[in-house]
Amino acid sequence: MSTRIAFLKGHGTENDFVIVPDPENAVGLPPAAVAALCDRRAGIGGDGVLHVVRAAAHPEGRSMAAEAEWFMDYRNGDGSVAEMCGNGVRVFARYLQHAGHVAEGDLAVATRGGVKSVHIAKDGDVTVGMGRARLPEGDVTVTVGERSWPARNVNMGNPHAVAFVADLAHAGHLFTPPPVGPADAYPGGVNVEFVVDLGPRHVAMRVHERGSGETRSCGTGACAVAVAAARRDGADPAVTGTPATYTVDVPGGRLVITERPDGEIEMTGPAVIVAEGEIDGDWLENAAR
Ligand SMILES: N[C@@H](CCC[C@H](N)C(=O)O)C(=O)O
Repeated sequence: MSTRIAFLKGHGTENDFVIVPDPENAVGLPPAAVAALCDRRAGIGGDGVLHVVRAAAHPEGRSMAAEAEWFMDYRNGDGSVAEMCGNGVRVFARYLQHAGHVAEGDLAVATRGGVKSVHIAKDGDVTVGMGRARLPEGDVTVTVGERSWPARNVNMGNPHAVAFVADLAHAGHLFTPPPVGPADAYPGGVNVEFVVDLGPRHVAMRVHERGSGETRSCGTGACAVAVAAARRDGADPAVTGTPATYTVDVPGGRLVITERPDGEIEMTGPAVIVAEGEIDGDWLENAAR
């Protein structure tokens, strides 16, 4: 009889995840196993995996264990490791509530990008304190076919290139990563956002995610877009002294992002658990070979 490994499926604005609860860090999840789980035909399907581990039981979470009980070991759909996943943190918190580990209200989640404060509201939305954006110097350019755009380099713990475009259709099919230059700008790869204006402080975006392809939403990407839009609009909160709130529509829903004068960014949006079940341990082991 093969071992059974519990999983759940969840999403935040349709950025979808396979959730693997593993408090003691006993389930081996090499990159090939993650890619097999995320495979939409031969596996469960997802943009990434949320491996739920007690911070004290994970080598990368241990130093944060005094501040946060749980560590989000996030992986992209191709099995690669990323520093942060904004939608992932919201879905991670929803899982903790669903499993009875936490109640609605405030909690802390340890991530590779540091400890994030989370608020689970009564109305169901989840807010994450995303920390501050970094805006590395240097111009970058995003190209799709014959078109190129200057892009803003925004780091939300993970790297983003934000391009304002006239029409989201100009991003094309996004089956492959859009080239971003100069070639050495992002040695570890980059998430690319294409943005159009819908109204005052209201934008829509598409995203090609490093390690996952085009997704229906990206939380860190939406924050990067809000930051880039605020700088473009002369609404940098550090300069104006007032918070800047942007509504960011993604193909899978809507996120609301507020940057405060001290640079701290909060993101609010939905987080949903849709299913739970068991993974066949033999299948996963074979998939990982
Ligand atoms: N979908 C995520 C971002 C996941 C990580 C990203 N693909 C990377 O490699 O940096 C989000 O909601 O932020």
